[in-house]
Amino acid sequence: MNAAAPGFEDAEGRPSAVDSGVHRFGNPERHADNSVRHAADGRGIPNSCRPHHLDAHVVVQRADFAVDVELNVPAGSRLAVLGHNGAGKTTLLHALAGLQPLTDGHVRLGDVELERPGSIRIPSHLRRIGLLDQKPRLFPHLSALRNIAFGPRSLGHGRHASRQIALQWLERIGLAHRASAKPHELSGGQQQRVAIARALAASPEVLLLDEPLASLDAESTPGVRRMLVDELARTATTSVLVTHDLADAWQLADECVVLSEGQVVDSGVPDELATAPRHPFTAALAGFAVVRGTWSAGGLRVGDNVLPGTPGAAIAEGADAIAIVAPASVALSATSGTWRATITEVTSRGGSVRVDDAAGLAAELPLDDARALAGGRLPASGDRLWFTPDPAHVRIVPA
Ligand SMILES: Nc1ncnc2c1ncn2[C@@H]1O[C@H](COP(=O)(O)OP(=O)(O)OP(=O)(O)O)[C@@H](O)[C@H]1O
Repeated sequence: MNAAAPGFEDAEGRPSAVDSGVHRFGNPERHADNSVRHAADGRGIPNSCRPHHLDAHVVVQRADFAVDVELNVPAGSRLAVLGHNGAGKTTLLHALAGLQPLTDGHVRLGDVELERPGSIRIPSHLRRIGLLDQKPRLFPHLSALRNIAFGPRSLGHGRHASRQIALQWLERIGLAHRASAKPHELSGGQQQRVAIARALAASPEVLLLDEPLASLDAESTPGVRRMLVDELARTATTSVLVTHDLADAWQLADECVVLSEGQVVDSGVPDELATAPRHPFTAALAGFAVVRGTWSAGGLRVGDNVLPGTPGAAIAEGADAIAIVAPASVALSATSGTWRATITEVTSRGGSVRVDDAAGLAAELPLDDARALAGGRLPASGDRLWFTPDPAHVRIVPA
């Protein structure tokens, strides 16, 4: 029998191997290498759909970039991976999924070793790991229902049972009335809901999510995020979420790691990272002001300005240091203060305004107070104002 095209069913009504945002669980006997035979005879791939503990040490060495990250995600728990552009987040997910070979280390799911360079490498389509990214990547020629039913069919459920499972998912995600719609007939938010349902209906032992909300508009994002929160909790799926947004991590993760240059530089529960970040990148993500300067006579010096504060660790006089400051703890005045600021950016959200100065210090204050400062108009880029930080809310760390 010839293999059917991706997303199509074969002559006996079984789904073919696919190339989609979700991992496919093809017929292992088609593959000839040793690791796959090991999987095919039932010893290599866990067959249950229970969530599994993910234990990995991912080392990927490229000519000009290296990732070296250890992860431990207990069964059913949710880890967020944060980091700047190019920090290595996608490389990490692809290594876990088997799309990027490890240079060293291991990936283990439950008690099954999926990869250890030199001895074992289970290919991506035989890992019970789902991968969902920014784009829904639904099969364009299949209805929403058949997209979702694809995973259960691949797992061996009959046509009727798979359809029933898919219908239940459509109910849950509020799209039962669009069961027969093709992807191009759905909005971006609806497509992403179907993609999430399709990924979870395939009962992955781990679900990897690479910025799954990034391509959605502001209106669709909260609904899809809510659905993801609910469904990850309901299915107790072990998950690893890559995001730039601490708000996503807050709702979608139990623990976070922050990557920079391929290494973990900060970690903790989302609440801890949002309120007491240790690394400047985490601080910036959480909305703190990050000021770089030199430690001098009990403060952080930047030009003529000095930011008083207490370092968390000993810093030598004259050494480079960084201050992490909560903008809401910084007073703003047109006439006097301790820090002469040149305004570079003014952002208004809700009822408050954040005013950033050229050195990175920022103040946040109610909209009306900000207007009162500048004779009825909001402060603007180029204004010269005074900041007065509260030293109790200035955290100074070595650079
Ligand atoms: N296939 C590849 N071959 C060579 N270099 C790559 C490849 N993929 C990514 N890189 C490089 O590896 C580094 C890490 O990239 P990666 O995509 O993992 O970062 P990221 O944290 O996901 O970034 P972003 O937030 O921008 O998506 C970057 O310098 C990137 O240019």
